[in-house]
Amino acid sequence: MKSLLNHTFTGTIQVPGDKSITHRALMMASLAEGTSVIHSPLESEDTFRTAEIMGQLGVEIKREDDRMTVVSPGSSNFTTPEGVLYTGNSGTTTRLLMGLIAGLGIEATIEGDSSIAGRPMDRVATPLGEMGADISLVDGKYPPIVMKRSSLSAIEYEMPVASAQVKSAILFAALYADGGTTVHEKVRSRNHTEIMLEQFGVDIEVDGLSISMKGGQSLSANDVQVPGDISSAAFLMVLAAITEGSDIMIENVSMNETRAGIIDVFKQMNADIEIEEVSNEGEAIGNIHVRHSKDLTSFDLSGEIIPRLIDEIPVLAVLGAFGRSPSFIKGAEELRYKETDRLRAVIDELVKFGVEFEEYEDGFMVYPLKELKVSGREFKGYHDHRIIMMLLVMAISTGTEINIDDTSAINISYPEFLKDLQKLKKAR
Ligand SMILES: O=C(O)C1=C[C@@H](OP(=O)(O)O)[C@@H](O)[C@H](O)C1
Ligand SMILES: C=C(OP(=O)(O)O)C(=O)O
Repeated sequence: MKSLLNHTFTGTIQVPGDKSITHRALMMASLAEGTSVIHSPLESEDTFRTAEIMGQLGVEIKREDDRMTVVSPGSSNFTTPEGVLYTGNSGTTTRLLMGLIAGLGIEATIEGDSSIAGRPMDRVATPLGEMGADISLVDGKYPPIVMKRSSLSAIEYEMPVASAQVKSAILFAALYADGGTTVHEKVRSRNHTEIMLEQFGVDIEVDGLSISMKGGQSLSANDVQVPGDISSAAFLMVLAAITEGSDIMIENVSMNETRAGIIDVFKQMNADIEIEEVSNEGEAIGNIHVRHSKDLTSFDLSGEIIPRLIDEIPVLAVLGAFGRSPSFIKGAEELRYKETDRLRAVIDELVKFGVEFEEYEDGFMVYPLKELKVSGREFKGYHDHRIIMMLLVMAISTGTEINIDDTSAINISYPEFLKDLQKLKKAR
């Protein structure tokens, strides 16, 4: 990390494949009988957990070059898995898998690491239970998740929280339920599942905030091209926007409007950003050009934009600290239920650089950093990839040498992060 300090960042780069899309591609390709190829998938701890579990169900997954080839016997030929289905640190794997296992009517126990053990799963178990799934949770809320064989009937479900993981779990279960299921969202969450189900040949109807699908449909094998992950690009975008002399182009990034809230924030902040459209079919793709900006203003975020940038909020706190006036985030209480309580972690760690915050139950106000005041060198990463990369962006842009207790969690979503920064760094 030390070698990255006091540099500027310029050049063209591609970030790794989108994590949400890769999980879904692995699951849908597994459900479809035959061979599907996933091009440019994310190869990281979280997506490997999904791939391994699909293997335990009887699917063959080969990794070669920049693709994964999935050969499936079809979901009706899946085997009851031996042993626990271990989801590691991945909330997406855990929650989507609950829907899939419920739909398949297989018996299984799902368990993850200590972070997953503290994340609420009742938000998925409740709608699946209404469909007829037999799921037991610790204290009615937490993993290990014990699922017994059951058959499902369709439901009409009003989503109490904006969560693509809950929505997707219901849609996976709905594929195998008797009758037509409808999910109503209050606020739109990422829609990769809806887009990809259609690509795999499922008849799914989206009408405003309501999604409907008939049960008893099967998926047809299909190839998937995974775009770059905007949540990973976010770290490079913020670093470039706040580091003197920087000028970077990030190619082929997902521009799905349900994910691209950060672009709106950069515009609100008066950052120097341009988007070049690459494709607008299915999952939209674009190139992102960001230059250092001397005159960042502030942002004020709440309501429907929050799910469109939920995972970028830690690094947006850094951007906010470089603005001219205070920035606000409200309506983001979901951050308290991620890999760690991200609102607490962001504030507890960034105050060590002298950043001032006002904390709310559902967000924060971040003040412009007047003076860098580093109190100690010891920082905590909470084994949370987004917190660790946020800290690295802050440290690198301010030229501060810090020690983070454990940085291995970077491998969860962006294993090449430090290597990519090395590629972009130039002497000042
Ligand atoms: O569906 C997905 O792939 C994801 C949905 C979001 O979680 P929620 O569904 O809990 O909002 C997001 O934070 C997570 O990183 C990935
Ligand atoms: C919250 C995240 O992922 P997950 O819920 O899959 O653990 C994330 O990637 O920031």
